[in-house]
Amino acid sequence: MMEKYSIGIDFGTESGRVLIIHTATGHIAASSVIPYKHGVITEKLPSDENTKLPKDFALQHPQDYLDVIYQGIPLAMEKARISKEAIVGIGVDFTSSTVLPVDNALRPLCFQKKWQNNPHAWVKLWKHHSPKKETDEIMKKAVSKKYNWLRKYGFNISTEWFIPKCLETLNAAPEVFEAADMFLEAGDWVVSQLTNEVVRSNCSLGFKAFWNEDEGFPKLFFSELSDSFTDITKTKLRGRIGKIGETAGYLSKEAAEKTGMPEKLPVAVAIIDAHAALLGVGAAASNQLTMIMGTSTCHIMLHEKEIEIPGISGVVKDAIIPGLYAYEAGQSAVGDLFGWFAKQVPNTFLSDANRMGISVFDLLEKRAARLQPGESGLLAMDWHNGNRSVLSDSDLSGLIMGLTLQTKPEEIYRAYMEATAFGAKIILETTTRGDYQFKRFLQQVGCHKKPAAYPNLR
Ligand SMILES: Nc1ncnc2c1ncn2[C@@H]1O[C@H](COP(=O)(O)OP(=O)(O)O)[C@@H](O)[C@H]1O
Ligand SMILES: O=C(CO)[C@@H](O)[C@@H](O)COP(=O)(O)O
Repeated sequence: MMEKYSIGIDFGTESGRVLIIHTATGHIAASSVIPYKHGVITEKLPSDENTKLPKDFALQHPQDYLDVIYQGIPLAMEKARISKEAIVGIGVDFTSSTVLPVDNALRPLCFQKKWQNNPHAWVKLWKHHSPKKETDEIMKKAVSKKYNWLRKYGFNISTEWFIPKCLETLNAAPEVFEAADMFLEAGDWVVSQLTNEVVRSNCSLGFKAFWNEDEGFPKLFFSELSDSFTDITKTKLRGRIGKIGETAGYLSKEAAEKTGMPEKLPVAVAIIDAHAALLGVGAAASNQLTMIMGTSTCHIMLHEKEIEIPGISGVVKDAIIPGLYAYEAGQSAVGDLFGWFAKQVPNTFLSDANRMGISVFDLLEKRAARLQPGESGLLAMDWHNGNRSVLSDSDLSGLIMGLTLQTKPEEIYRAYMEATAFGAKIILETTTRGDYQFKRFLQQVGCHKKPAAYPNLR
């Protein structure tokens, strides 16, 4: 009997990865990583050298996602040396809430000459923290009307979510809002490019768009936000809602030709990137907490019951494992913070790392490991990209105290590591203060690394 494999595509902040996975064992037969050519766009638009993007803008180019599919799948398949008939399906995970406006042919507006110089026509990445005014307005209105759904979001709303991003487009670029046939999560858009179907994932809708299975979208609340939002669930937010684990559609003829895969291959409903990692590390049962560490860290837990936990990012039923509630909390700058710091070190660090044949990260880590906790006297806060949990405030910024003329880069690095650990500690303590307890703690560092043990998912 022919061995079966599936294709998993992980769209992170900086790159996309394609994995060819043996379905029976979870073994990764091959993988390819395609860095996004345009990366995170924070200063100027690719279409216009003269643009100066406002502070807190973090955009992306949707062509980079298509490159991951059309270059990454053939590359990984070539490495795996298996026949395409051995592939049984494709699953996509994506950072969230990463939002783009599309026209009625599902083409991103930024692909069109007419809109390419308008920043709001581009993909707003999860860490596009600019809709602060809109987030405050949404929060104030939801609190004043005592909307119950707010309880599912730890009594807070984040600039990182879907609705603040759409509302920002309405306020700042009404012409783009008007021209958008739909606003889509990037994961759902990628699935639409593979299948020609628009299927919105219950995972991202639940965590990022105020939707829940019992009540749907808060339509009355949307109409109170703006007249333009009154019918938005029938217009720009329309589309079938699919659950995690369901088939969204089948590989279209065009996508089959471009990827070299057989037509009509099943494609799953998209899932948020961090949430997919739970399955990878084998934390699919309740009462387990997994920290998924990459550009950011997401702390994800599963439980049989719905419990109100202040400071979490959200709780959504069936978002990862059918029948269980998924809880999410997070730290917005983790790999990003270390990456930023690794770029600030003196040249001697680069030459030392080069000489030793290791990365600057590894060198900083080696030197920091020689220090005792707190030894340098430095005290840091890891809020360089705002604070997601438990304060949900993207206006907050990072901090380092206790610097002297003797302070060494590895001491600062160590202080940021300690700050990151304490940020996680606060989340764990807040989460377990009430009824929620967890029995097992797992870490997944970078989705491209192999977890310690694979569960047998059959
Ligand atoms: N050795 C390291 N130590 C700390 N951070 C690292 C290290 N290597 C990479 N990073 C950071 O990890 C992040 C990338 O994480 P990864 O999981 O690969 O991607 P993504 O978050 O896009 O899914 C970047 O922000 C990078 O700066
Ligand atoms: O917010 C979520 C999940 O809800 C993540 O997609 C976001 O933190 C980005 O994750 P990465 O660290 O880039 O993989």
